[in-house]
Formats: sequence, structure tokens, C-alpha cells
Amino acid sequence: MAFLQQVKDGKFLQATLDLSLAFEGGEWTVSSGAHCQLLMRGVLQVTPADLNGNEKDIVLSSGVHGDETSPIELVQQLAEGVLKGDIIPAHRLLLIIAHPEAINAHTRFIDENMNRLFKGYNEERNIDSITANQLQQAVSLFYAGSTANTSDRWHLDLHCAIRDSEHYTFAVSPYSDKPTRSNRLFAFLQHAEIEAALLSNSPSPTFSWHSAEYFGAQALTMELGKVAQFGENDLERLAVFNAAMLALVTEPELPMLWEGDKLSVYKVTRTLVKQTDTFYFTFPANQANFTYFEQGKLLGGDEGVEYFSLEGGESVVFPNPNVALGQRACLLVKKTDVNFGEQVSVK
Ligand SMILES: O=C(O)CCC(=O)N[C@@H](CCC(=O)O)C(=O)O
Ligand SMILES: [Zn+2]
Repeated sequence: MAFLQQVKDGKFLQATLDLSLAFEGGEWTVSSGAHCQLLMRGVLQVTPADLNGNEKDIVLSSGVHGDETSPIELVQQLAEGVLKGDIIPAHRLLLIIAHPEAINAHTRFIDENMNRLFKGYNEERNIDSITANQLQQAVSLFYAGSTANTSDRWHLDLHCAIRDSEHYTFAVSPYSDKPTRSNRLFAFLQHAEIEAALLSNSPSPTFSWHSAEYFGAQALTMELGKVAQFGENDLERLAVFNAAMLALVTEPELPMLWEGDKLSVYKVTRTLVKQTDTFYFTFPANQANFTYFEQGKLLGGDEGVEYFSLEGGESVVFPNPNVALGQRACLLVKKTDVNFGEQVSVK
């Protein structure tokens, strides 16, 4: 069956991954009245039937890392519901299955980590850089095509962790000078029963940072459980998050009420960058995210430097000594109190 027809039938993921089918763009209206536009392979824009000027512009991306499959399954489910007219969006949506080549190869990336290629335009040297450029353009056009307030721009970039984690689900809030940590965003995390949020303290070349920094979007990298192959994901453990995401898409406005203090909030204290090939950790590369190290504990080192845990101790997130030189080898974080006002701020 031709590419576009498969998408129209709800098989967004299947068509996206079938690289033997030539890409065919198109636009059409589904039975609910929502308008769909297939902008590029894996990028579906949806506009509700009636726009009243109060809509959000919501980007939901998956598959930036090809082996992180549960978010891809969630985006496919959502896209299928919209395409079949069963899910009626109340907001403009950009649904993304980002990196078909890496997904087909069951790998995190092909030549370089695509989630480090969102600082701006990349020299087009491989499929990862070409795809990152195309995604940047798609997001830019999506936000430009709206009259909504900047504060109504959202981007949830859905991932899952490649190691165990003391928090099964957590969100990384990228650093930006713009007000991208609204109370509404953090209320969403609470309702979605996300266990923890990390507040980054410096810019990072990630997809969510790109939307926060350049478009002022309420943007998060969402870590949803642990990597597994297609069909082996326990989506039941993500059911509350999935329901919250569905409500975000279909409800005109979400409740702002807080239900206690279930969300643990951490601030990033340091980002350790691998400077030389002698970089090492004192713990195994598969150490669980959020493992806590008491003050003064030697965590690792690099040429001419040793890294010790700071006063009050620190927890390690995303430790990976095998990253390319100049890239983040881990985040070090500390639990923190936050002020939940209009904009979440660290005490
Ligand atoms: O589990 C891991 O070590 C990596 C999971 C992952 O892909 N995390 C993202 C986080 C992006 C961010 O900091 O916003 C990544 O490393 O790209
Ligand atoms: Zn990832």
C-alpha cells in the first residue's frame, strides 16, 4: 500500500519505518473534523476543527534515540486515535517519530547522538545531522504557524533511560533564560505521576532545550522507564502518564491543583564533560540513575582532575563514560525545594 494511504489508515509508525516506500506528503481532514498534514517522514501536524485562539501548540516527539521504543509506541497510539477520528484534539499538535533509520537499526543513533545536534543548523555530514536539521525546521514552522501565546507552546520529547533508575519516570527541564518552567507544566508532571524533575543549570544541545531556548516552549525531556524492544514494553507502567498526555491533548485546560508533594525536584549541580580518553568513573557504567554518593566520595576523573562528591552529597544521572569527547558524561544533582508560583524557581 502507498505511503500516504498507510498513514491515513492510522499506520503512522509502520509507514514511517518502511524506508522502501517513497515519502509522500499530503493534507486531509479526518472524520472528527481535525485537519492532518504529513510534513515529512515521521512528522504529522494536526489542527483541531475549530480554533478559538486559546489553543496550545504541543509538540510530542519520540524516537530521537532509535532504541527507546515505548515512547514511539505511545506516539503511534495517539496518532492512530487522531487519524481514525477517535481522539479529538483540542490543540494544535506536532506528532514526531524522529529517527526512522536508528529505529530500524535498533540503535541509539547511526553516526552521532542526534540529541546533541539541536544547538542550531548542522553541517549535513550524516543521517543524524540531516534529520536534526529537518526536525528543527518542522518545529520552527509549527510554532510560527500559530497565533497562540508563547506560554502556550509545549514540547514533550519522550525518551526512556538506558539503565535502571531510582525514579522510574522523570523529566529533565532544560535551562533557559525564558520562562519555560510554568506552574501549569509542573502541575502536569504531578498529574502524570512523574516521580522526579531535574532542573538543568546550563544550556544543552538537546531537542527539548532547542524548543525552550528558541521558542520559549514549556519543554521537557521525559524519561519514561527503561529501554526495551518493540512489543516488550510494559506500557501499563506508563498508563497514568499516557492518560495525562491524552488529557493534555484533548482537554481545553488542565487542572492546576496540586496533590501533595509526590514530585521530587532536583537541581543539576554539575555537568561532567568527557575531555580526554582517560575519563573514568569509579562505579560501573550501568550504575542506576539517581544513585547517591556521600560528600567527599571520589566519583571519577579525567586527565589532571579528580571529581569528588560535593557538600551534602550528590546523585548521578545518565553516567556514560563512552560518550564522544566534549560531550556530557553525567549530570550530578541534588534534591531541592522549589517555589511553585507562576514560574518554578529553585530555592
Ligand atoms: O539513560 C541514559 O543514560 C540516557 C537517556 C537519554 O537519552 N537521556 C537524554 C536526556 C536529554 C536531556 O538531558 O534533556 C539524553 O541523554 O539525550
Ligand atoms: Zn533518549
